[in-house]
Amino acid sequence: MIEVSGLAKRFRLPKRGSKTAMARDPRDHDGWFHAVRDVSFRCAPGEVLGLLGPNGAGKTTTLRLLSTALTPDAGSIHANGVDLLADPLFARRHIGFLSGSTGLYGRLTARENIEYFGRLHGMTPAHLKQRCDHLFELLQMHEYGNKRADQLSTGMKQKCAIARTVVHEPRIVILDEPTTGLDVMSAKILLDFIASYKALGVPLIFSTHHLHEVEKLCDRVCVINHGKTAFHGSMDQLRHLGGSADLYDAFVGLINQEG
Ligand SMILES: Nc1ncnc2c1ncn2[C@@H]1O[C@H](COP(=O)(O)OP(=O)(O)OP(=O)(O)O)[C@@H](O)[C@H]1O
Repeated sequence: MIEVSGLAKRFRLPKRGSKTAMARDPRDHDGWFHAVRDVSFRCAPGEVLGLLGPNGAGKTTTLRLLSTALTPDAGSIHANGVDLLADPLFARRHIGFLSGSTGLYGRLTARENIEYFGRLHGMTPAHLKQRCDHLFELLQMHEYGNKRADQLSTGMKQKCAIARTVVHEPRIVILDEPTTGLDVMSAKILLDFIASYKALGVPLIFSTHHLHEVEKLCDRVCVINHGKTAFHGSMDQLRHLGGSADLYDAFVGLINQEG
């Protein structure tokens, strides 16, 4: 179970008048930009939680806080009862986090990249080989396993990055826009892969802009708007918010209502 409560994170803004100063935003106060202001949600074992929200809402920042790549200014994150802010090593060992950048080494092949990250997690050569074979099968990566990462297409790189993220069989999986750059068939493989985590009893959180992915996979949804949780609940609860039973209408209505 992962439980997030009252999460907040601000970034220092560049000085006003400088060329990089940002346009006025309601989250901009006293030289700080409050990217995440109050985000709360939970995801139980075997549940898939979809993180939705407009561009700039604070989804990636929230996921980076969960992975402990960033430290929050307020709030708490508990994973399987462990306070992640007090024990960030637990997060590094047991969370698989796919960020926006693939983080692959261009000179290594797809397989070498995945094996490298497995070794960093202390996996034995035999276990690693078995795990890599399994992931290559699940993600259908056999054709390019021996190709250098810098010669892979965007979609191939993304699949390789996902395999690297989960090579150590994490107890919690967090994926930031995992289907970015994938064609229809590759996206389907990935969506099936995400769905398989339900049977494993692993909580999986992913951000997306694709409502059909949410419709297909999610048990629970968290909508973030202007850095705050605008909605957290089941798919059915979200659908029926506006009374139309349509996810698209419910989402648009929620964001418009928030302003
Ligand atoms: N390091 C940073 N310094 C200053 N501002 C930041 C930083 N990181 C993010 N932000 C700002 O915080 C806000 C939230 O960004 P974030 O990347 O979390 O949004 P998002 O919901 O993931 O957006 P998208 O859907 O476009 O990926 C944005 O306005 C962004 O410019």
